[in-house]
Amino acid sequence: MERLLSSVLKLAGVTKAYGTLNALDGIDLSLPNDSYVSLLGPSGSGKTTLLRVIAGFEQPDLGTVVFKGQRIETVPPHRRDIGFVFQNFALFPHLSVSRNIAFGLENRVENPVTDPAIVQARVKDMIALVGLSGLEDRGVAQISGGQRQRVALARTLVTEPSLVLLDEPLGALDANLRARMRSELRLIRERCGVTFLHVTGSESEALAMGDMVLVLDSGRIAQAADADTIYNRPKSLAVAGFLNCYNLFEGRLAGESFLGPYGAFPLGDQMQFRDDRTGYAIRYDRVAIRPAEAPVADDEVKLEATFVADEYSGAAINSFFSLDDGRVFEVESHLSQSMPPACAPQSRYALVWKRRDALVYA
Ligand SMILES: Nc1ncnc2c1ncn2[C@@H]1O[C@H](COP(=O)(O)OP(=O)(O)OP(=O)(O)O)[C@@H](O)[C@H]1O
Repeated sequence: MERLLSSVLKLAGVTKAYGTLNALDGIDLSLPNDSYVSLLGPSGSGKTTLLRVIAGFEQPDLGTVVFKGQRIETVPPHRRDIGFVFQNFALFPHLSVSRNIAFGLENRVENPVTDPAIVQARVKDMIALVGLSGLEDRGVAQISGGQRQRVALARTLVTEPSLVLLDEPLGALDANLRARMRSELRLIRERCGVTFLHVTGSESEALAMGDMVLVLDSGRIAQAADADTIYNRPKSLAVAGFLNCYNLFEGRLAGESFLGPYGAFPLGDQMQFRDDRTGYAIRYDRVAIRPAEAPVADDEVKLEATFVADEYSGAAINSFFSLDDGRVFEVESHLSQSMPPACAPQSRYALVWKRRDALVYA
C-alpha cells in the first residue's frame, strides 16, 4: 500500500539575500501533513520573505523547496496548489460573500470550475465550513472583521490547496475577536485536514495555535518543536527572549554558580543548553514574592527588588519590580494557585524561585 507522505513541504538550505542582507540564511524545515504550524519571529526576522518563497512570489538564491515530493523553486505561484491568506484579506469590495468565494474557483489557472451548479455547491459547503451560512448575499463591506476573515479563508480553501499560508491573519482584528478567531481557525483547519502555516509576531498566538512552532531569528530557524517544548525548553537565550515570559540575565558560569549583574545565583539540577552566549532564564510564573527578610531554603534562589506596579489580566496578576540598576523583573501569579501578597509601591521584596526551575545557557 502506498504510504502517505508524512511531510507536505520540505525546505533545505534556502537562502534569499536582498543586497548584502541574508533575509533567509540556510533555512531547513519540514512541515507535517494535516497540522497547524505557527511561524514566530521578531520584526525583520524573515517571516514574510519565507512565506513569499514558499508561495512562489520570490525565488530562493540557494536551496531547494520540495512540495508534495516535487521540486517547485521555479514553478509560478498560481501553479503551486498553495493558498495564501493576506493580512488585509484582499476581498473584492463590490462583490457579495458568495461571489468573493466563487471567484477563486471560477478563475483559477489550473482546472477552473465553469459549471455554475458545481460552483454553487462548493461555495455552499465552504460557507457552512467557515460558519457564514445566512450571509451568502451580503456585500463584504456589510459584514464584521471576523466574518471578512472567514470569507478570505473560504475563498482560499474552496480551491482545495494542499497548504495554506496565512500572513498575520488575525493582525487586523481587535483583541476580543482575535482570541475567538484563534479557536475558529484551528477548528476550520481540523475539519478540512490541510496544513496551515500561520505567521505571527505574537508569542501567545504562536504557542496557543501551533501543533508545531517554528521560531525564526535573523533568517534562521532558531527552534522547531511543539508549543510545550518551545515554552518550557527554549533552546537559546534568543528564543527565551522572544517568548516574553522569561526574566533573562547574561553573565558567566563560575563553579556551582551563575555570576550575573546581580551577584551569584547558585545552580542545582536545572536544565542547561548549548548557546553562544552565557545566560540564565527564569520564567515569570516560577517566581514567588516574599517579604524582603524572609529566609530561603537550600534549593531556592533569592533576588531582592523594589515593587513598582501590578497588572491584572483575568486569570493572572503580573507584578513588575525594579532591580538595583533599574532593570525590570516580572512575576506572574496565576490566581487559580494562590493570591500574591498585596505589594506596596517602592517597598523591597524577596523574589524567590527553585534552582531547578531556572534554565542555563552556555
Ligand atoms: N524587497 C526587499 N528589498 C530589500 N530588503 C528587504 C525586502 N523585503 C524584505 N527585506 C528585508 O529582509 C529582512 C526580512 O524581512 P521580512 O519582511 O521577511 O521580515 P518579517 O519577519 O516578515 O518582518 P515583519 O514582522 O516586520 O513583517 C528585513 O531586514 C527586511 O528589511
